[in-house]
Amino acid sequence: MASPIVKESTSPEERLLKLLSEPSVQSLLTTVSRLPVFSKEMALAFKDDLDLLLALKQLKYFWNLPQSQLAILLEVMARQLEGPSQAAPFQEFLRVLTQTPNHAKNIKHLNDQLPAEVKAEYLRNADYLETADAHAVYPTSIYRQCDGFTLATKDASTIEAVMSTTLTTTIKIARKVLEPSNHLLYNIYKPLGRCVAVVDDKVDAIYGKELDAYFAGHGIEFKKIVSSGNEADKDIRDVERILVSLKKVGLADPQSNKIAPPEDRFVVTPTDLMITTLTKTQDMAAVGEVVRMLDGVDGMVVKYSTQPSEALRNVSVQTAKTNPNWAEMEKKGATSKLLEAGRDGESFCNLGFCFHFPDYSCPLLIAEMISGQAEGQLLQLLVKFGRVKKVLDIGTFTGYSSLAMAEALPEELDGSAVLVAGHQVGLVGSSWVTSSLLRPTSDHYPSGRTRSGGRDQLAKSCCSGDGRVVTLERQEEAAKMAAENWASSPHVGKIESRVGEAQALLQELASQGESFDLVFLDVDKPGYFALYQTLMETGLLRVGGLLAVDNTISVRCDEVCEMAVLPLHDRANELLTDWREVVMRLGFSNTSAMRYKGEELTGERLSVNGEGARALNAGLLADDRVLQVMLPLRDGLTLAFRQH
Ligand SMILES: C[S@@+](CC[C@H](N)C(=O)[O-])C[C@H]1O[C@@H](n2cnc3c(N)ncnc32)[C@H](O)[C@@H]1O
Repeated sequence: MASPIVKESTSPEERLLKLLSEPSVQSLLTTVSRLPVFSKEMALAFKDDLDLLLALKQLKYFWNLPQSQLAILLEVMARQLEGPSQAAPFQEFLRVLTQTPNHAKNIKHLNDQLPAEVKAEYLRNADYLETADAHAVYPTSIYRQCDGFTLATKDASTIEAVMSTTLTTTIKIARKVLEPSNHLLYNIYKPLGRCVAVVDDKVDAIYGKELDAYFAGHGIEFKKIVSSGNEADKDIRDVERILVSLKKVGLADPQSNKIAPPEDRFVVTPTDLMITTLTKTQDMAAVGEVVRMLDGVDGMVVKYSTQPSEALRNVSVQTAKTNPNWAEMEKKGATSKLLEAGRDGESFCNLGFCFHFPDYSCPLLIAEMISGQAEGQLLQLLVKFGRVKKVLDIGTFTGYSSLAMAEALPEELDGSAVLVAGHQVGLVGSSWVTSSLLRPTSDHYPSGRTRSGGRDQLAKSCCSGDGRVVTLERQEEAAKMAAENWASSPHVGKIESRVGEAQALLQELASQGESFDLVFLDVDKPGYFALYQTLMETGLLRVGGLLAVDNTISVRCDEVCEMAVLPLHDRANELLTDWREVVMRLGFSNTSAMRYKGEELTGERLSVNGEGARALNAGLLADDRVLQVMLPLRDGLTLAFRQH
């Protein structure tokens, strides 16, 4: 099926795309990618055709193979399965393909040029493999597979692990390999673009010139490392010398080609600096350095943002105490940053320590969910700058964002305090007196604005102006804790808490004719897009109003790795803890795929959240009623202005 395509007179790039789109080729590639090619059974099944077996072993990794290598392997398949006449057109195809500038680039980079349904099928396969056989989509080397299995006690004090590595190799006994017409070495090194050879001084003396000529003749960059071939020199020092030479000739992990080399980068931002440090690194000290830089960025954002009020600081402290890991971590000193910040009278960067212990056994109070200082101050700034009066806070949790926004709302003490129906307090002429009188409040959790506050509550409510925050929370317990956290604030009277599912509460608010100047959306991400649609369709977000959405950066973990960590890929097992920390600290906590080499990092919830954030981002982009910008504050904060 494939040979008529390669014979066509179109450009080699077009022919390659057509080949990949040919159903029989696609089916062959996806099927082979799922085969256990290194197994004994597979070897025995193909024992009579070792060339075919070798081709299959490599084809398994087609997704990450250079384009010209795929062409070589298809030629082998055609020759072995259908005979030399069917294979012949592939040789000419390969010749012209290797003259194209991108022939050494991986197949997966052609993805976006494939027809939509073909692309979708390849992506489905890659997704499947990510779980079933991660090595097939993230190979360290196509000749090596690693596996591991770990069991741990609940407190992780004992870990039992079994690890294995499977190596495969091909040994060819051949004559005249350095004759220009012999394609044995060409087929291996042409797709890679270069060859580094370790030869001993005797071989170099006899074949050195021929070696140089062979690779030069085929336009393949060639570097030779000549070492002593004497028996006396064959010890660990010689190995070290060879390794140092390999480094000198620049034998980098091919994965590092995926990102611009450090010297080609225009380093401006702290993130640039961190990425260049990581890509240049050969040692773990640089990873530590990057972590310190990241800490520095967070710290600086906090230090140079207005400090939160005492009441907001208290919300952070109370929330942190709810974390089941708090005491444990305090013992281990893992919360030192938090404690120091508290001691120095500074506020908390965020409660990021949870990332080190992602055991979210407590379904409700996960301290990490709090929005934190910088975000709180940004919300305050938006409220003030936008002269906002009505705020909708979707996702109360322990009350940080509600209180932050309430603090920034106007205080218009131009009316006098009144006592209504024995236990409701308001200001004559203020909008909320009317609305709270008309609206039954018994379903709503008591706060300053609702009933059952008692005398202190009434006194506090007297101070409220005409700004108002309505905050929604599905968990009764969280709403209760929020109310306790607000109790000491003079702004408590501006907050009205409603308990229930956000979608239902939005419908309720809409039916009451409400609309808001500012909406802060910070609930479970899978529901983001539906809630956004309701806000827009019902007019709850008024024209001219602003929607702020938290946690909108949702990158896939492998993308993060490509950006920052892949050069360390080969040593991933040993580095796992460190690079996980780097990924987390880079701020991409909302990743949609938290698997790496088959290991699940932090669980399904984050994965689902990532998809939800992506759906919202796509929805916002497609909606010309809003003008939006995503800020890289922690794991993303999107501001969307409703223009019509
Ligand atoms: C990230 S926290 C909110 C943090 C809060 N804005 C702050 O500043 O600390 C999300 C909260 O939304 C609540 N929630 C999640 N999905 C919800 C839904 N569909 N309806 C109502 N509440 C929801 C959760 O129980 C949780 O308390």
